Amino acid sequence: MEKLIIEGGTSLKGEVDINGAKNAAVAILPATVLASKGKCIIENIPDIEDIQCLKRIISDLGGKIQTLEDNSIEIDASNLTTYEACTEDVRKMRASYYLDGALLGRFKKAKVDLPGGCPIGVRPIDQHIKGFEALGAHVSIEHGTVILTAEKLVGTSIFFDVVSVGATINVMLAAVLAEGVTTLENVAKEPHVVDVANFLNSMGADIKGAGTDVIRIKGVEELSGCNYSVIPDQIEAATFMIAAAATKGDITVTNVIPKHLEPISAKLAEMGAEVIQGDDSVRVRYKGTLKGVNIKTLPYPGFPTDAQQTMCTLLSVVEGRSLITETIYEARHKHVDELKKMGANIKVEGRTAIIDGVDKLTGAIVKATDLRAGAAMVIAGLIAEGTTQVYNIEHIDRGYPHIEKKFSKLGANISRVDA
Ligand SMILES: CC(=O)N[C@H]1[C@@H](OP(=O)(O)OP(=O)(O)OC[C@H]2O[C@@H](n3ccc(=O)[nH]c3=O)[C@H](O)[C@@H]2O)O[C@H](CO)[C@@H](O)[C@@H]1O
Ligand SMILES: C=C(OP(=O)(O)O)C(=O)O
Repeated sequence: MEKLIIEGGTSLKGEVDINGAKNAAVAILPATVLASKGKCIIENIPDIEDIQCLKRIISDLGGKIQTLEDNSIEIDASNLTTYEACTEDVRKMRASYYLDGALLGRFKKAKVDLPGGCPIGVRPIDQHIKGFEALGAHVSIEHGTVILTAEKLVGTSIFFDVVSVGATINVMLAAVLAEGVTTLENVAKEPHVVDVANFLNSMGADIKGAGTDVIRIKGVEELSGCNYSVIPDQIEAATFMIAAAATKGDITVTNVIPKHLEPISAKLAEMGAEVIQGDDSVRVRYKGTLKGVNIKTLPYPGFPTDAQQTMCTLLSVVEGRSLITETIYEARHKHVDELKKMGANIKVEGRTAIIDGVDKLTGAIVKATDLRAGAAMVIAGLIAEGTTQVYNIEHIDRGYPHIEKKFSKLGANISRVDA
């Protein structure tokens, strides 16, 4: 077990290169199992624990994986030996559920253990199952394993009851090799949904409409390997943009798509930070007292739930009162208790955190209760007076590549040690 030790009080300055998007890459890797011929060469893969997990899972299925230079990998899934994924790795991470759709699409059968992921709410998969069943699969859950079988998959119309990133992508994965046309309505429009659709189209799929409310998928006979580069990580970029404002610093995030960052940029500007958009960069500069704002998390293009917790740390030290209403997950305010150990003045009522800005936070021993809560504690440590120790950083490693190295480069006093 490791922990992070942070000496707070430095204004962070400089440029930070943003990695490939976790939530796109963790869907694209499972999608490679749909390729019955050829190799997929995928660039801009983030060096995070969830990716290591997926590499092991795909190897266990019989896929051949080679790690290439410059964050690229090659996956040859043409000779998979099993459609069963029932290991600790599968149970540990969220995105392993994409193997349900991908293996069902490829083999018309799959056995995949239920996923893990951040403990931020109930996180059911009923909409995934509804989609698979509509395509003609029989689905049961036995002893913690999702069992899927189908004579054949046939395209149909599916209207999702809730807007779900996971269900949209998973049903898309199952439908690309189905007979006929599948129409998905009330779908998620996140940049990673579009990225996965683009990847599948590069493999030979026929998907139109990703990024809008309706996705239309014309089934094809087979998919093959391709070359692809994953989009930049919207949430990693948001974390550094928020850290710039929180540490009264000046950070430019590079290798980003500024359009994807607009919900974050708009809130930071509303608070009083300077936000300058470049072609593939965004600079955030502290230029004087920041004031409280209200945030409601919503599906894209609304404010992302994955950036809410880091924003909470920032709002804990700005002038006045802020409200953060979490509409996606019922239990995504666990970081608040940790922030309170550092002197924050926050009350949670139902799904809303009521934050009254304080003059300063003070260093304490805290834990990462989940991935983004961990990032929120790191930012808290960076602005606090004295030393902060962040425990349970395995959550952070699931989604941030070398978080301490990137912050160190910007001037932070942060190190990783054995706990
Ligand atoms: C690996 C990955 O990409 N994780 C992201 C993905 O999670 P994930 O795909 O799990 O999140 P969803 O978009 O599916 O969840 C959105 C909401 O729909 C509900 N729901 C979802 C599926 C379902 O079958 N039934 C149902 O009721 C969930 O409980 C939640 O309230 O999108 C979330 C919302 O942007 C992000 O916070 C996660 O970082
Ligand atoms: C909630 C997240 O991850 P996961 O869905 O993988 O648990 C996240 O990336 O913020």
